[in-house]
Amino acid sequence: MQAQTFHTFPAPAKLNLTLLITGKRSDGYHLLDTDFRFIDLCDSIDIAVRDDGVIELLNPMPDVPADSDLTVRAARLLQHATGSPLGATLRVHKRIPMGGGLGGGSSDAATVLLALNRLWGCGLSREALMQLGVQLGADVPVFIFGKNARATGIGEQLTELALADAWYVVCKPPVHVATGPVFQEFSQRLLTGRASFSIMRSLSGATQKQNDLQPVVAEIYPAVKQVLNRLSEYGSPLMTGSGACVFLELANEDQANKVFHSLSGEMTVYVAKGLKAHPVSDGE
Ligand SMILES: C[C@@](CO)(OP(=O)(O)O)[C@H](O)COP(=O)(O)OP(=O)(O)OC[C@H]1O[C@@H](n2ccc(N)nc2=O)[C@H](O)[C@@H]1O
Ligand SMILES: Nc1ncnc2c1ncn2[C@@H]1O[C@H](COP(=O)(O)OP(=O)(O)O)[C@@H](O)[C@H]1O
Repeated sequence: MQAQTFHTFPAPAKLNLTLLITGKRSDGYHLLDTDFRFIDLCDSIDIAVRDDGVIELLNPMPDVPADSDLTVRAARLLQHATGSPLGATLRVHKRIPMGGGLGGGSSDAATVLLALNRLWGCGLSREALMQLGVQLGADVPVFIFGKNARATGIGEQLTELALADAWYVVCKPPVHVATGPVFQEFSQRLLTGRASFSIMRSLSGATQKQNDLQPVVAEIYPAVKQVLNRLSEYGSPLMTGSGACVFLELANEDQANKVFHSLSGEMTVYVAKGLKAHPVSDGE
């Protein structure tokens, strides 16, 4: 086989700067009102086009079979939707911790959709790619949208959000949180009055940040509560998405580095800059 030419594309993590749950759809998905911010903690994906139509992942992760990997699923979905006869060889360099509420898998999928749309010459619009992406996960559309955004619906109704420069310390408690069961537990709590929809807060446009999934996760996973407590020594931390990661926003890089250094001996911690936009543009 001919030597393959690889192109490398970044896939940034996201933070949910605030996350309100405002209702539930008939299919069980919860309606959200959430602010997404991209950060410069990134996976990267090497992609080479091949002409035999095969989608191959060179380095599957130990606990995710290649066929289940969101990069492979994204490539196959685009192939199916466009009828492209081309294939791709993929290599994923993971840096974003998995199951952390940082959207790494969704971001990898979005980057593959954006990159292959270009490399295969499919010519799908950003909107069409977003509609494909949501089939892979509720978080995929925002990464294709490409701008920091306020999201409603299940994350697919997006409005651009202008955000000031900021730095983040992101801590990863030593637990893996599965998104589905956390939403299920939130729903259970609605029945017993231990949780409620944040409709009024959403409608009023209140600026105070909160994550409606945080009380659920902090109770089920004491390690998350411990990290929240530790970070609150430096400011007002919040969990991102369905957890487990917890972050603190700092006004400048020096402050972020100071907090990072004081925590780095105790736990897995990252320092990241907030991005103005997604680092992959689709050429539009
Ligand atoms: C909570 C959020 C916030 O950004 O982020 P993460 O913590 O996963 O990163 C997202 O809405 C997650 O999106 P994503 O991780 O793509 O979730 P999906 O794979 O679509 O959904 C996994 C499961 O979570 C539940 N789910 C997910 C999203 C949603 N709005 N309502 C839900 O009830 C459903 O049971 C679904 O089967
Ligand atoms: N390329 C990928 N990167 C990360 N996770 C993946 C990938 N493909 C499939 N997954 C699966 O998706 C799950 C959620 O991953 P991820 O998006 O990183 O976390 P979260 O939804 O908490 O933000 C993982 O636990 C893993 O089983």
